[in-house]
Amino acid sequence: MALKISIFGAGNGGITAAADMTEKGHEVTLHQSKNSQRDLSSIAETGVINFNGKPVRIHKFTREVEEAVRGKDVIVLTIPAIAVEPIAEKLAPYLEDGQYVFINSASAMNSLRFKRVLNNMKRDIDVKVGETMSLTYASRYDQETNEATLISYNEHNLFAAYPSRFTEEMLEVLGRMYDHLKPAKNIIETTLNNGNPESHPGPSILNAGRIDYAGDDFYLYKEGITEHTVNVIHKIDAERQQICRMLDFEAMSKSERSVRSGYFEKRESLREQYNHSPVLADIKGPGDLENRYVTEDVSNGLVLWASIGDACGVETPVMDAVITLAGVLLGRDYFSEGVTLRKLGIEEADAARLNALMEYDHTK
Ligand SMILES: NC(=O)C1=CN([C@@H]2O[C@H](COP(=O)(O)OP(=O)(O)OC[C@H]3O[C@@H](n4cnc5c(N)ncnc54)[C@H](OP(=O)(O)O)[C@@H]3O)[C@@H](O)[C@H]2O)C=CC1
Ligand SMILES: O=C(CO)[C@H](O)[C@H](O)COP(=O)(O)O
Repeated sequence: MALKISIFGAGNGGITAAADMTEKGHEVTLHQSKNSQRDLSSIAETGVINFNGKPVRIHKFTREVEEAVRGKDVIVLTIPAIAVEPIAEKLAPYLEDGQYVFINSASAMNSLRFKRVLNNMKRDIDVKVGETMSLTYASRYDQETNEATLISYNEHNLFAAYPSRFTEEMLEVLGRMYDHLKPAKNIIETTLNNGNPESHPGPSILNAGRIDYAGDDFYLYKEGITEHTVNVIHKIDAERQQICRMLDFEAMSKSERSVRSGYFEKRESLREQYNHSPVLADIKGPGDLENRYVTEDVSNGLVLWASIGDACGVETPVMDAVITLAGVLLGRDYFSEGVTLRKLGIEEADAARLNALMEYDHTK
């Protein structure tokens, strides 16, 4: 059955999803914010997106929040984690009972954060909220050609609702949109399986000089991940896996996980898997250190992982080192400005308590 879907976050993922979901037979509204950085006049005028070489006409393009929210079955958020709270504030006045909010981006306990905003605003509505570990695609959008490129689906994408007892109900609905969503125990498990905090910040800061010099002519996956810089990913991966074990989650290596998601081939080493990834190797950037590969993936990635590690009694010296150095390079204090369990209202919880807290909505 076709769903009425709205997509917020008119970037690479959002525009790709708008075309992809239209192709799959759903009625899709794409929302672009009024302070968007992109020129989407072509989509606004014609409703057409060139999708992997073929024109696709979406149902509606709008810049009005109310129009995009009212009467929809599923609201998809393809936004960076840093934008969860401001987007939740914008949507809150218009959300309706029975709607599903599907946060399809880089997992950072986003669903709990979305619910906290609703509850702080006293919006007592029956919306179910959940998140993927990572965007359902590797994708890019080129505004010059109005071309959305779906490079690859993430073929094994963990999903959880907050609270976790609604995961199954949400998957029944979202299963009509995507074939590759798999249930996670809760949103802490999706958060610890977001691949970006281990792939991006370490190698980006270790290539800071090269990025400053080369600007737009830099490819992190194929030239920034080398025989030496990959060691930082290995160490962060080991710390992350230890946190997963303490929480009783599957503790799979970065290498195995990315083979399962279809982004890596089986190869001799993790370095070769990145350098020759059929999905990631040709993705350009970052062209500037002030990029989501550092800003989002440290403040909403590594800082949150390290704080979950603290709660579970796992030391995270390499995560901490990357957080420190990223802050030094960008003149920020990510330990104090990043997302932590304490900032989400969770204090003095050990691993068992953290899992228990994800079963019921404690933001009320
Ligand atoms: N693209 C990819 O291949 C992958 C992306 N991801 C994750 O998915 C998320 C979206 O990625 P992608 O679509 O590439 O990102 P883009 O930057 O291309 O698009 C994100 C959109 O989010 C909206 N937005 C709202 N607030 C902000 C803010 N404060 N800063 C920046 N954008 C904001 C904007 O929408 P508007 O224009 O309407 O204002 C923007 O266009 C990110 O969290 C990323 O880490 C994960 C794996 C792969
Ligand atoms: O962000 C990306 C590209 O910009 C990658 O697609 C992303 O890093 C891949 O996700 P994962 O590491 O979870 O497989």
